[in-house]
Amino acid sequence: MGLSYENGIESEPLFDPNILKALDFSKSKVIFDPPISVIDPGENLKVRPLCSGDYDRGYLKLLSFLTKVGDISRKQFLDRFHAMSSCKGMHYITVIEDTVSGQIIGSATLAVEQKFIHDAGFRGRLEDVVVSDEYRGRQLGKLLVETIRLLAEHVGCYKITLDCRDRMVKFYKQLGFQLEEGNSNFMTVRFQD
Ligand SMILES: CC(=O)SCCNC(=O)CCNC(=O)[C@H](O)C(C)(C)COP(=O)(O)OP(=O)(O)OC[C@H]1O[C@@H](n2cnc3c(N)ncnc32)[C@H](O)[C@@H]1OP(=O)(O)O
Repeated sequence: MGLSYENGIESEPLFDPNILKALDFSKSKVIFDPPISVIDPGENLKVRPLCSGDYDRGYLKLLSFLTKVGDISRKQFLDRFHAMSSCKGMHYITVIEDTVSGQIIGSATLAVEQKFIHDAGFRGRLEDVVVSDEYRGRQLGKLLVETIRLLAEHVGCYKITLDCRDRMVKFYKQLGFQLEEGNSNFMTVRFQD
């Protein structure tokens, strides 16, 4: 997984792109109509790992559709990127690039937590699912979530969980996530807004 350059922008992937290509969408119970997948997400679109050059491809602006991002410098971005990439198998930020504009228009994250329980297993968390305004309604949110679900299974997680606003429950239910009876509370202590 070496460093490469695209249009002069350094482009190191956060994780091995072959892992995404290996995902078996034939196992998926989610229906895509028309059919799309990681290999073929639609015209001029590409699903791939986050790359170090994505600072210059609007990745942080995309995240601002999700929540407050702050004024992140290139150095801060690269320091965090390299901290994540050095923890192999823990951070799978998967993005969709519009190959014509060169902008990142969708993203979702699989964060893997190492446990002692479940035979020293791995728990997956689905985080930061977002599609840029003008690309919504094209099944890309669905594709990102299903990609992360298959990825979590592929890397050996015993389960994948998420937390979301009440109004998003319907979206995730149709993608196979369940509210477990007696076990659907999400609790928080906020140290910062
Ligand atoms: C774990 C977390 O990250 S929670 C945070 C979720 N992200 C956000 O709230 C950020 C702002 N929102 C977004 O970025 C987008 O609206 C997303 C990611 C939620 C959806 O992206 P899209 O690409 O528009 O979704 P997509 O086209 O795949 O929609 C799939 C289906 O979900 C439905 N859907 C889309 N958004 C929503 C929603 N907010 N609530 C309920 N259903 C929804 C669509 O109608 C569609 O239904 P259909 O298959 O019956 O036609």
